[in-house]
Amino acid sequence: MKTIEVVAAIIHKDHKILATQRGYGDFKDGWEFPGGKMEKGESPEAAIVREIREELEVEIEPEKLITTVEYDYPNFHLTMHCFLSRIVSGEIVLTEHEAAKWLDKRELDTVDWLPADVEVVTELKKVFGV
Ligand SMILES: Nc1nc2c([nH]c(=O)n2[C@H]2C[C@H](O)[C@@H](COP(=O)(O)OP(=O)(O)OP(=O)(O)O)O2)c(=O)[nH]1
Repeated sequence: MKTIEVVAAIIHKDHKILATQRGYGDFKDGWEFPGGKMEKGESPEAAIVREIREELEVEIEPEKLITTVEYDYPNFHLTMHCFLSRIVSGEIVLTEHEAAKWLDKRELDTVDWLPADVEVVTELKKVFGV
C-alpha cells in the first residue's frame, strides 16, 4: 500500500486549538489540523511552515512534535507528524478550507474529525490534562 507523509499544525492561541474543515476531495467536510504533504527533500518543520502559509496565510513557528500518527486508510497508509505551533504573524485567511473553529480543550470532541485525527485528539487531551 502506498504511504503518504503529511505534516499537520496544532495551532494554539489563548488556550484554544484551531480546527479546520476540508473544502474539497474525498474527505470533504471532515475536520482536521491544517497541513499537507511533505515535498521531496523538505524537513517536516519547513513543510508545515510552507503549508500553513499556503492554506491560512499566516507565519507559524512549530514548537514541539506532539505525535506522529500511523493510520491505515482503505487505499493508503498515512504517516502524519503533528506539530504544536504558534502564529508568529498575520491574520488567518482560509484559502482552501470551508470553515475554521477555535476549540477550547473541553470542546475537542465537538467536531467530526477525520479518522486519523481521533488519535491526535486523544494525545492532545493527555497533554492538556482533559
Ligand atoms: N492536512 C491534514 N491531512 C490529514 C489530516 N488527517 C488526515 O487523515 N489527513 C489526510 C487527508 C489527505 O489524504 C492527506 C493530506 O494531504 P493533503 O492535505 O495534501 O491532501 P489533499 O487530498 O488535499 O491532496 P492534494 O489534492 O492537494 O494532492 O492526509 C489532518 O489532520 N490534516
